[in-house]
Amino acid sequence: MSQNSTSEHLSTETAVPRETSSLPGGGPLVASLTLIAALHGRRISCDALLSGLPMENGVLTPALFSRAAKRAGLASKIIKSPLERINGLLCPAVLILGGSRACVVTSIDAAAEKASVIFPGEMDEGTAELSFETLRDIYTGYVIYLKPQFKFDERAGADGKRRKGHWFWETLATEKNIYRDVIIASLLSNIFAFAMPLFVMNVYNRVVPNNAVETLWVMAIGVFIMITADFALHMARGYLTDLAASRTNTRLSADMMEQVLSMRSEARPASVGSMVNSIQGFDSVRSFISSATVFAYVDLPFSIFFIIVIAIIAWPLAIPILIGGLLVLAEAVMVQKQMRELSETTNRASSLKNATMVESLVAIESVKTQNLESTVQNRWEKTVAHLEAANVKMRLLSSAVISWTQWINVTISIATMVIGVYLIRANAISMGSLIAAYMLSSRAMMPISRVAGLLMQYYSTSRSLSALDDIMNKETEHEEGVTFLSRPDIAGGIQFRDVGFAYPEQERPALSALNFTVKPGEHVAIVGPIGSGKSTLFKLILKLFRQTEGSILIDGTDSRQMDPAELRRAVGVVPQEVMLFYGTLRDNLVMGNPYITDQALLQAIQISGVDGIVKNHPKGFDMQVGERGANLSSGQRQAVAIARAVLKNPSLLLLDEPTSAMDSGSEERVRHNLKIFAKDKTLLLVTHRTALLDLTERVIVLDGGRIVADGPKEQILAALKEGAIGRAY
Ligand SMILES: Nc1ncnc2c1ncn2[C@@H]1O[C@H](COP(=O)(O)OP(=O)(O)OP(=O)(O)O)[C@@H](O)[C@H]1O
Repeated sequence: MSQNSTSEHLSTETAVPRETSSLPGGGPLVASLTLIAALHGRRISCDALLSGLPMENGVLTPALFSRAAKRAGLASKIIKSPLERINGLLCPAVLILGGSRACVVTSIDAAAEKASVIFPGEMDEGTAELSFETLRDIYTGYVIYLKPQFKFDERAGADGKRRKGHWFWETLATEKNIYRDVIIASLLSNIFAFAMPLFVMNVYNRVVPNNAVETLWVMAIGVFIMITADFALHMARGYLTDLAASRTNTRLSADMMEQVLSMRSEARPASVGSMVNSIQGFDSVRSFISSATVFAYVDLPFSIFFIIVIAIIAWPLAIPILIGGLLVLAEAVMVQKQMRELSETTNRASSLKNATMVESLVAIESVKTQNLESTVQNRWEKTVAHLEAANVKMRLLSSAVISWTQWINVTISIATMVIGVYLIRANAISMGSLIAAYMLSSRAMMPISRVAGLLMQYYSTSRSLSALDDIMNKETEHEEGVTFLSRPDIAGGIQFRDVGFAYPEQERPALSALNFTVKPGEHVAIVGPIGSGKSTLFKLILKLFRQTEGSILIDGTDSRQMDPAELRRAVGVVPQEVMLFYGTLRDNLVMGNPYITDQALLQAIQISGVDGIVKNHPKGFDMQVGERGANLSSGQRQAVAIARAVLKNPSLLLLDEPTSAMDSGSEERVRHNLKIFAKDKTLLLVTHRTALLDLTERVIVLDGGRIVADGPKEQILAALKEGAIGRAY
């Protein structure tokens, strides 16, 4: 990276104005929601309500309102209602107003045609009495009612917690009305299924012997109406189940992504590839709720009913289908143990396959430069071969059950016919009854065969569901029942009290007994050898991991009481490894903060040196940075990260080797600009570069996760030079 000249150094006056940090966040709907949550005694920050929601231009839309409300422990419903019909007992409620505004109605007097309203964030938030006439001009006709959800406390024990319901079944249950309609449709459809056999039986038994043409026509018209109704029912239930499945799928996919994004770092599975595999397993769970599956279960009880009807016609005719049905189910049950083992194997192998693919693609350059192609290829081929061997066995087993079922079906037909002919010879049944029984037996076998087929998928589906269960039950950063203190603005004071931390499943602590205080406005360098815990210290401040011992105070508040999203919004971070996202340079700079002004953007790129990239590229801000910022050099990526941190104009800056990949000219320029920018801010800087130490007045030396020195810069540097401090440096 080569950005030239110190002539572009910033003067103190050009630092980003402070106002950029108080940009509007979330819009009026979230302001109304925070207010109502507070009125219900549930204080929650905007960040906690919004973090991770797919907002449009950073604004909470009515469609997302219920998801945000749920985080505040409130159930909500949007209803179209004229002002006169708003239920005063359900206030406070939110009125959606024109021009993307909203207000909270605290009480309403329909008789006097008046309402008490608050416009959060717009005025001084006092209550205003407005007449319906005034409100009508701005009211869109939609009101959002909110109701606090019941909260179990610790005294309810684990049982109380469990009552929250299973993420999958509970979401499915929200479509219970559709499934009720599907069951009713199936019920009718199965009743209509009698029409055809009855018709055929009567034609053979009554119409043909008596030449009753009129009866034939009456029955034919009746049956025609019934099969037409059956056709309509089939279409309706197919459409309804698909609708329910697709709605559930959309909701569950959103929940899953939310869970993945808010999962605590400690709980994250070690392999991204295997986690992706578990998430992909949702497809097989999805098919569980699709039409075919639902119909099989709904229709199964009717098989028994059909068999009873066959037995009523002539009990010997029910024997083949009884035996056949049991044999089909028995075979499906018998192979279950094998299916379970095979689905375990395929699951593990496909996790490994995914993990290998993801890891190799992410590190493709290292794979090539270190000549690891054959090692990776070998691992890949072995995994694929193992997976395919298990897949072949699974497919063989499935097709064996399917062929067995078909064979049984044909055998049942033959047996029914043979027994039927003997019964006709013995004058026990008529020809019509035999045909009716034959038709009913094929209909009865249909759901049994389908259930047998589904049993073959049972273990892979339940395996996928339990893998997803693992993900959905992982601890998240916003745990239910935990209310954070809202501290949207922080001054940057940091205190570590006896802090210790070990990464999950690591015996050696990465940090031990850390005690230090950084005053607001102080500039401190954290130095130490590789692996001494410098980056880990930042991760703890940012709540990416939770310390295992001691406490961390930010501006005197225990960070455990602070909302992670709110805290991170207030901190400007440049990580050691900068990750950018596919999109333009501008997208990457303003991502997460759509209200950035052009002036702030220009100042940030000047401070960080991104202006050099913009000037030197024909597309300027619109250049594509590629996935993970692959189109930029490491130094350029660092410059973008510095610009992002500067754009936040935070009171606390955490810079982890921010210029390690830059040339000395670019580093010098960034150092100079940061010195001005960070003047009144708290700065914690991890660096191995002596030049950057100029930004700080104090140095903390870490070694083996412990503080081995802490004091004024000159003093510590002199001691380090003399080798008077531990093993560090
Ligand atoms: N995600 C992780 N899981 C397990 N151990 C980790 C993880 N990240 C770091 N460690 C371990 O924690 C210790 C401290 O690591 P850290 O990254 O904080 O060191 P550092 O001082 O920033 O090193 P460097 O100067 O190389 O950046 C190291 O021993 C490292 O092996």
